[in-house]
Amino acid sequence: MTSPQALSAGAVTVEDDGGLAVPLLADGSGATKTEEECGAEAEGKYWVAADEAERQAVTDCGAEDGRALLFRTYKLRGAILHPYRALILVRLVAVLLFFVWRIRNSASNVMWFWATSVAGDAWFGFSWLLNQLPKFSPVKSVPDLAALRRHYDLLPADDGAASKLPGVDVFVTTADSVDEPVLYTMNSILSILATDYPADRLACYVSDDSGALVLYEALVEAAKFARLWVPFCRKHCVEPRAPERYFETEPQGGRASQEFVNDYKRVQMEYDEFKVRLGNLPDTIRKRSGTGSMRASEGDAQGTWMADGMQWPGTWMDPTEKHRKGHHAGIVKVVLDHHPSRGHHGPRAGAGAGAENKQSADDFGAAAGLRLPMLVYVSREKDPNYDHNKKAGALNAQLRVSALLSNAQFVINFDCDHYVNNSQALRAAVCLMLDQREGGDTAFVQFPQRFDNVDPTDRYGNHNRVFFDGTMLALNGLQGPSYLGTGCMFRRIALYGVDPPHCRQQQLESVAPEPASKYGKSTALIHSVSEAMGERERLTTPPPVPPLDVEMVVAASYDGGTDWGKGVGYIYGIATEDIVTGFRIHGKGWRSMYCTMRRDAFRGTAPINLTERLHQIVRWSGGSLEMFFSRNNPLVGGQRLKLLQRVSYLNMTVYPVTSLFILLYALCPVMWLVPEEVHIQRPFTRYVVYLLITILMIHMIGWLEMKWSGVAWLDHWRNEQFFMIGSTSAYPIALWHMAKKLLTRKGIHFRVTSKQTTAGTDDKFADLYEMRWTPMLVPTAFVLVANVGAVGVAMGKALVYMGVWTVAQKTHAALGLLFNVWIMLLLYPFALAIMGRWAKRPIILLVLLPAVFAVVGTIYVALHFLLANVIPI
Ligand SMILES: O=c1ccn([C@@H]2O[C@H](COP(=O)(O)OP(=O)(O)O[C@H]3O[C@H](CO)[C@@H](O)[C@H](O)[C@H]3O)[C@@H](O)[C@H]2O)c(=O)[nH]1
Ligand SMILES: [Mn+2]
Repeated sequence: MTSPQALSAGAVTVEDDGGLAVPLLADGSGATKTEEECGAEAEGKYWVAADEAERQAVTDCGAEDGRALLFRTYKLRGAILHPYRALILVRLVAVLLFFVWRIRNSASNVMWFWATSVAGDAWFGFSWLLNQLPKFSPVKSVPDLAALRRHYDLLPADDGAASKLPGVDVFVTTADSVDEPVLYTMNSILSILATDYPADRLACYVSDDSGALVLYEALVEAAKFARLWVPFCRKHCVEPRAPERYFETEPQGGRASQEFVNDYKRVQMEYDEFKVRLGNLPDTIRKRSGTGSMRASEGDAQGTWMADGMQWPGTWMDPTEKHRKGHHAGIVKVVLDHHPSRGHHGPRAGAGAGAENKQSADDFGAAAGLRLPMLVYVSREKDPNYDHNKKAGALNAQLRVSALLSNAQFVINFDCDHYVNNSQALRAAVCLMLDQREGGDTAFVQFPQRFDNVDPTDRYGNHNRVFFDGTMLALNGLQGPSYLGTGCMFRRIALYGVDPPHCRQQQLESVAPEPASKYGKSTALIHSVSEAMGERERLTTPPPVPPLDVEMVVAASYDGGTDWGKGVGYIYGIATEDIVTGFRIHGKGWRSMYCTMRRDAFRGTAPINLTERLHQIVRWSGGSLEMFFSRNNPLVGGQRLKLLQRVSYLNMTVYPVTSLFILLYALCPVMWLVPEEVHIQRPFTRYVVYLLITILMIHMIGWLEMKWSGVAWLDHWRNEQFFMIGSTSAYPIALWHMAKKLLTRKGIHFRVTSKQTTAGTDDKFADLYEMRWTPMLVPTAFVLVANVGAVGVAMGKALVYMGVWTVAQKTHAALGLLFNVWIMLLLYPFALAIMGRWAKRPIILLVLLPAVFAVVGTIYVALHFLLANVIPI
């Protein structure tokens, strides 16, 4: 990844009109390129600039009034767009004709089967349309970082105060300090602290739903290490700024300057020590708490103590009433503050003990006067009597605390396992938000999710490229991508439930103060909301925040009787807060933007273990169905949704239904066991040929999509495979949960995705070979066994009847077999999963499968003759 050659080159800065030091982005090849040059790259073979006229207009009227054009727009070239659209229409006609033909030729031996399959075909056609139509006019938006720099950075960016950039509050959520390793979370935080954004405009809020002291103390350690790490990153323009990833690649000699090599070694050493300290934290805390003098009182559970001798208000290592996960006080602690003059006192809103945000003797010369962004630890109060609303509840608590402490115009949230991979990413999002065209109406900017830990062939389709690079890019040409849970920058007021500028009746500032029933009873919060509505820069140091308000807004009871989670903030009552939150905002008439960068903006980890991955899919698809059966149903909700955007939301909420029909089809091979020939539809050969044509057309359209989205064949294929696996396991389970919920009103459980099941092993992909059986895997296994068995039976049958069968019968058998093989290919990743470690040599299957076919075939033949002898026909 990053080599010193790249780094030394990266350390070179260029002068642009403002005489600014512009960090260049280094890539693996050692060549450097500014992100803005990528605009030209975006153009290429399939894309063409779509905003020439707008640009010309701006130049003509010399509009350099601060309302700049901060991104470029690209649309698909006619040469690909027209065939693409034509093919979609042709397929639509073909599907309709096929359907009409099936109805007219309602000849089958099993009529219920025929009727179900016609219903299935109708559903396939309909859901294909829902998926396809919103892709009619994809648009790419490429941020113009140089323009942002020209308009917003007046003086050298290092001295943050001189910049006009808007404030950004960053939220990181974590829920478990074991399942979500503290080291990953700290890496995420370090990458945020080191991002290229003025320190006094940036604040990072870490929400810890486990209320663990380990996490707080880890933050204090991270803040100390940041005093070295941040200036190092800035001085040498390193990427990525998450140290674990950065140090993964050993530096090689070459052109690297001696200075760089020295700095590198020093920082690496300090990082190793930082990691050791992190690792020791649980022990340190346990020892500290174990000393007799610090016992809460005789006979009581052993309390957990902070370094400053105070008792930790969160969960204890030795959990007890009011000090356990799910039941503890709310905690807000400022670890780093960029307003040192402001006091944070009070019982739980105290300044962090360990780190101070001031210039340290450790600074690199180049970064004298270093300022770090604000860093705040938040653990909302947990009380078993209140629903804490999972991740959405945590995000809303962060939204409120940040409103009181920094109240930035924009907020961006990350899962604790995602880090900033491109230090320019926040600026890129800001470009899209501040642009004079639709900037003001843009509620959020979503980045694609990218993952580090996925196995090279992406066995379980974790990269989801078809979705991230195709579907989302296409939505960018409508009202915008949906909110995907992480790596998404919001305009704060859009989360507060207000209308976008073009739909507002009156100026926001002239609106009467909101009643407490909307934002809750904290007056400081309500005040901050009206301040935010102005979207003007706050130039003075904010006044000290009343500690009582801070405590109030993280209370478990705060949401009760307010609009939080309903029309304000992230939406509650659903397993997937993301889609529905985005839906509500789009429904108000806001738009969103999709931002892909040449160097991935953010990266994270994905579950590469099949069981874990399927649990995730159950949550997503279950959440989708929940949305369908709620008042946020895309057919009725969201007044200002554009038509195709609505279609796309409808698709996102009903797609799991498809699995019922897929499951039915996938079980068809059992028909080989039936003595007579069963035909879903007659004439069978014609039916299969028509079917093949419609399937082939899907892939032709897919091929054109791959062209414009840059998705590879393997990604496309993995997408197909995983849809099949999901359709025989996770999706039917989600449907089942939904049916249960409709009857019992109990929602789908948010099971935090485990990020380390096989930590500590040398094999980076060890998790891939771990597999825990769950009931949901049974149908998939059954389908696989049925298909393998069916091929064996088919072979046996062929042997027995070869001489008797007519040509038509032989054709039918061959076509049936083709279908079996297709299903087996689609289930191949599942077969590897159940092989466990044996899957390291998939070649085994080449021996195993034919052997099974032969055995089953032989058994069939043997049985046939045996039975024929016993019951002579
Ligand atoms: O009560 C909870 C539960 C979860 N989380 C956090 O939510 C995030 C996502 O949870 P995870 O288990 O990692 O879910 P994934 O399946 O990996 O997440 C995907 O799916 C989620 C929706 O289901 C989205 O919110 C995520 O952004 C998206 O990455 C993590 O940071 C958790 O710490 C909390 O803070 N509190
Ligand atoms: Mn995750």
